[in-house]
Amino acid sequence: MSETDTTTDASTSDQTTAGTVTTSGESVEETRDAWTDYDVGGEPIMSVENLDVYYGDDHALKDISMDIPEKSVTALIGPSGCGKSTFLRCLNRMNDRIDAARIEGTVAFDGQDIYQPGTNLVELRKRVGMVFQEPNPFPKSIRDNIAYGPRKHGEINRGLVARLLGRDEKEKEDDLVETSLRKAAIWDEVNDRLGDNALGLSGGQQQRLCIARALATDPEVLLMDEPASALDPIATSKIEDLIEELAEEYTVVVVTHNMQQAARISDQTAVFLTGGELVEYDDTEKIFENPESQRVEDYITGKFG
Ligand SMILES: Nc1ncnc2c1ncn2[C@@H]1O[C@H](COP(=O)(O)OP(=O)(O)OP(=O)(O)O)[C@@H](O)[C@H]1O
Repeated sequence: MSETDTTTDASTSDQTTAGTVTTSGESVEETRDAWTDYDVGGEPIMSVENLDVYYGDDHALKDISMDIPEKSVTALIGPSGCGKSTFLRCLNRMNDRIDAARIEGTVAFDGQDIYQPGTNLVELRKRVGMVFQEPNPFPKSIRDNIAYGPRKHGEINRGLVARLLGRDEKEKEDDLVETSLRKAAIWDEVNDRLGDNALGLSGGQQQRLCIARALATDPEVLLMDEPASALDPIATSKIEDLIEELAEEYTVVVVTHNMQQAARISDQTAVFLTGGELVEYDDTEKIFENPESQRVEDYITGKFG
């Protein structure tokens, strides 16, 4: 966005009905577009255009367009029910699993529309991984949690047949397990008990294990839906530090209810408000210090939401 484009008085224009003309002569719709048309500087890794999502008759997301820059943290904030999780799930087609969900618009990843017929969803979800609110490790060993995906996708050969054929890739698996656990900042805590059941770990450790599991399939984008909301403050702080580190190598898109968290860890922030609108999207500092929209300012300062 060119900030100088937003010449209207936000406090009056934002509360006017969409389509009416403001004092500066711009239509409100045009002004809102300017508030969300954030210039990511270069080719975005993901580009969402005119996205609408319906659950039956419920119009959950309305005409969302936004670009996501690579190797950075994009935070999605907004009050409960405004569509943050719905939006996140659109980025790797997890909404396909919800029968009532209908999606219109395009979501380009690496220049390709992921909603075009013939998209390989397994491949898409390997490249655009997801971490959920509640840690959900498999009831298996720590090692198996990490190795499960790569074994399933045939990237690592293990088991009796592989051994009989002389193709057992234990060393490759060892490397992958260690690298993934190190990247998720949990290796030092679990390296002496990789055979133990993952359900014996603390909540914070389980969540970092789930992040390691997502990293093991070598994604480019990590989608995180309130990854720390079920954790205590110390575990939360470890996840926040980890997210910042991960953004050196990966693109992270994170939904959070916690505005301080968004302000601490993200590079850019998208504010969704009730009704499924994206109201403002900009550098995190700008959103928190000097938002264009009065409604965003009210939300951030706790006047509603
Ligand atoms: N599986 C579903 N079936 C039907 N409606 C749904 C479904 N998931 C979400 N919705 C509806 O879509 C809207 C947006 O929900 P969503 O969970 O995306 O919002 P959110 O901003 O992530 O909320 P929260 O912060 O409470 O998690 C809500 O009205 C919700 O009731």
